[in-house]
Amino acid sequence: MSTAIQSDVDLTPETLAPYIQHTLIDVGITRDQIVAHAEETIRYGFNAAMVPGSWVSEVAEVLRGTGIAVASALDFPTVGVTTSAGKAAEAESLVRAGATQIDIGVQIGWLKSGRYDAFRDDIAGVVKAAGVPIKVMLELPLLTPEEREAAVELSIEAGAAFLKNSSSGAVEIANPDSVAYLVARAPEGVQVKASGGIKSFEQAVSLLRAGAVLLGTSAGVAIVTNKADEHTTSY
Ligand SMILES: O=C[C@H](O)COP(=O)(O)O
Repeated sequence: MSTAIQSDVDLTPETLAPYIQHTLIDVGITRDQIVAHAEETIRYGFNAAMVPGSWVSEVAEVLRGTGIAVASALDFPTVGVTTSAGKAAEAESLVRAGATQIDIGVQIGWLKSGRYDAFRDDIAGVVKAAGVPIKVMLELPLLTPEEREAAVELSIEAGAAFLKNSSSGAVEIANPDSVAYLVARAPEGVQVKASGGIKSFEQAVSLLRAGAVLLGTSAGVAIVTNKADEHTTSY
């Protein structure tokens, strides 16, 4: 498990790598691209390779023995459309394929409809079926202040290991305020992952300083090599 960065630790582009979940989730990814992504994850010493479920087994094969996490996402990018049973079944299948962590979309519509028990049970079902750390993508900008509080509380009750501000830059550009909001509410054992449009070293550092322990980004290589202009967002 990652730990929060100490305020006196000097961060450089190179020392950021262990905090980065190196993400490649796109339409039409080929086997060559996915293998290259996994190899890049090893080469730069990233925390995880985050890939679509359909490529988890190939990535797990490349990462075997490295200690690097094999991460995937479900109910994403179309957050909130999958049934609870479907999510639990997919989680199980991802873990069988080699996933060691899963990011999940949450049922924002149910939350907004006051279906709090269903919102929590949807997450709890995945937690139980997967048996690996689950990160909930809370899409904070889409929630009212009351809904945010409820989403965080219910996610924690459901057993989420990580609270994540958003699923992508289309929803929120990761920022220290959102991270600090989640960190302030995360009890012992629950951590915060920042994601969404993380493209520069400075932005990455500000998120870690705010208390995030993981950064989800498709610009990992650009960040650790300080070549932000070479980045293209994956989704
Ligand atoms: O975990 C979420 C993604 O890594 C965000 O990727 P992005 O760099 O395209 O915003």
